[in-house]
Amino acid sequence: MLFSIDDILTSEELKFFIDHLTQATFVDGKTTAGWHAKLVKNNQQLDKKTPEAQALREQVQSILKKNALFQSAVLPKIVHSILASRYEDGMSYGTHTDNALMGDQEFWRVDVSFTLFLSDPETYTGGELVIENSDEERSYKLKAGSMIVYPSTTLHRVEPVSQGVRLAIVGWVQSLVRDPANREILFDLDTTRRSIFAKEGKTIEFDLVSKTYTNLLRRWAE
Ligand SMILES: O=C(O)CCC(=O)C(=O)O
Ligand SMILES: [Fe+2]
Repeated sequence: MLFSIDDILTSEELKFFIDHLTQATFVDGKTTAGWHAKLVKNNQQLDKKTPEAQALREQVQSILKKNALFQSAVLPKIVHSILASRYEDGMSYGTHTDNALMGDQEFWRVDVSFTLFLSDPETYTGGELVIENSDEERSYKLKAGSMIVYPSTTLHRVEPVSQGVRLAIVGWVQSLVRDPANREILFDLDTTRRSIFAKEGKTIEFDLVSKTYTNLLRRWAE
């Protein structure tokens, strides 16, 4: 499932990230790419070993934990490998697929990818995230503070930035439910039971949908 979350950051959080990253030291992005993605990755990243990068990872994790849509649709087991990235004039990330597993000591499966756009889209040219499907490709350039969440199974790229700076935070998720089709069934059931609850309270219909949701999650969670 591909979806966006508008304004996942408050304006204070957005300002904090931008202020923080404007002063930070970035390194060559190739250091965290797989052997084939390295060939097409031309960007910069916050050095992931610094205390600033650790603080940023924790902050993003806590923002995602509080977001009901993200929790319901992605069912995260762990949000991992969070990185801040920077593209200046001429930088891009060519077509690639994200690694299936990521991590340094421990490996996490890569089911879902996300980009949290930090720069105002009016301030840079290019820099669209383009996601390919079998019959079409779609391009995304969201407003600052909004996030796109997409399956890690796709081929995708970041178009060259030709003016200005594109700051973003990217990350990956190992979901409790590996199969995207099962995840979508759970998301629909969760949405349905919440809607019943909002309209009618804890009715028998709510209880039955909840029972099915819970039993399927029990069956599929790993
Ligand atoms: O910056 C983005 O929108 C996506 C970057 C990306 O594809 C990656 O880091 O693997
Ligand atoms: Fe990617």
